[in-house]
Amino acid sequence: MDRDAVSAAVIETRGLTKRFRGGQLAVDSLDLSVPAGSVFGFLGPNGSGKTTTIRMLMGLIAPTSGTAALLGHPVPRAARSVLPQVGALIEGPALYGFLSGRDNLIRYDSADPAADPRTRRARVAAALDRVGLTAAGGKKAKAYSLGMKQRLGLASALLQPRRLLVLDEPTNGLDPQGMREIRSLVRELAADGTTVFLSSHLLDEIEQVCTHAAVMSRGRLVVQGPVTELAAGARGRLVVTTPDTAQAARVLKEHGVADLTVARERVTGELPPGDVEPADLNAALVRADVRVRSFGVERASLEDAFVALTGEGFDVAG
Ligand SMILES: Nc1ncnc2c1ncn2[C@@H]1O[C@H](COP(=O)(O)OP(=O)(O)OP(=O)(O)O)[C@@H](O)[C@H]1O
Repeated sequence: MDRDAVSAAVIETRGLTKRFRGGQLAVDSLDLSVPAGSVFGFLGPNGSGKTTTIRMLMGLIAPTSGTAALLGHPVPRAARSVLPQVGALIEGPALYGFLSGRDNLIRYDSADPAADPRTRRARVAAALDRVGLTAAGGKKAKAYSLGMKQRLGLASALLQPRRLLVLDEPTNGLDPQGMREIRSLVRELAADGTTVFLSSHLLDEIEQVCTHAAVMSRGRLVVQGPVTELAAGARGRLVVTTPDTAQAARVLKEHGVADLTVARERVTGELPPGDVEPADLNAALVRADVRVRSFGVERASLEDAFVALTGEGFDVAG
């Protein structure tokens, strides 16, 4: 295998598999490739194997078979040398409520044998500043909102310079404002050159912040690549607004439009495969005296791509 190709990926797995005792196949022969500099969304419904994969990557559990490499080094074998360059936020931050945010970070840093005590205060101050908690740094952590706690957890991952950040469901449980804060922080970190790998069960979240994504379903990788390409893989839906819905649906059906839905004055359907031009469909409607108020093709979302690829709906609950 081309060694350069391996080192260009920040996370690379080959046939990575985890079968739990009791037989549960949580991750099934996963080949993941996370390019340097990407914001990589690891997407899948609850139970699809995301956390299990992340735990293997971070050396917390051993794979049943297959290999994984972080920053070009095999894990778990080289975990000790590579993990200091990787910041991780898995399963929510462990915080002491009776300590201030600042003291939580000082305590966390003191427990890290690789951390230099002489630079501790300055690094803690910089990390608090990074996540926008300077003003609240002296407050007890138990008085923090969930979003602030999550930002403090991120600060703990940022006490050292990191080449890679691994975040497991970083916006889980947050209100919309908290979610926005974490997303903009992720964007800022990426702009500074850190590769960010984050798991999520929220499709629109991935579309908003990620450059690349991998979609998991039942332990298997369904697809991975740049988000724009993944969404483009699914064809958009045709949307026609007209008072003559029944007639419009009939004409569109005759021209190969499938999966038609009619709601009030809106007819939607799947564009036929091949080189049928939406403009030709519009012309056919007009020829049949359908009064077309608006005619367009809705951009395909990652959700459309997911449904097209797996034939499943995307479970966004929980
Ligand atoms: N320690 C374990 N022992 C047995 N089965 C497990 C264990 N951990 C996870 N599983 C199972 O493995 C599958 C994948 O779980 P995993 O937690 O990796 O999914 P996930 O995509 O991260 O979902 P979630 O978002 O709910 O954490 C699930 O069916 C889960 O029940």
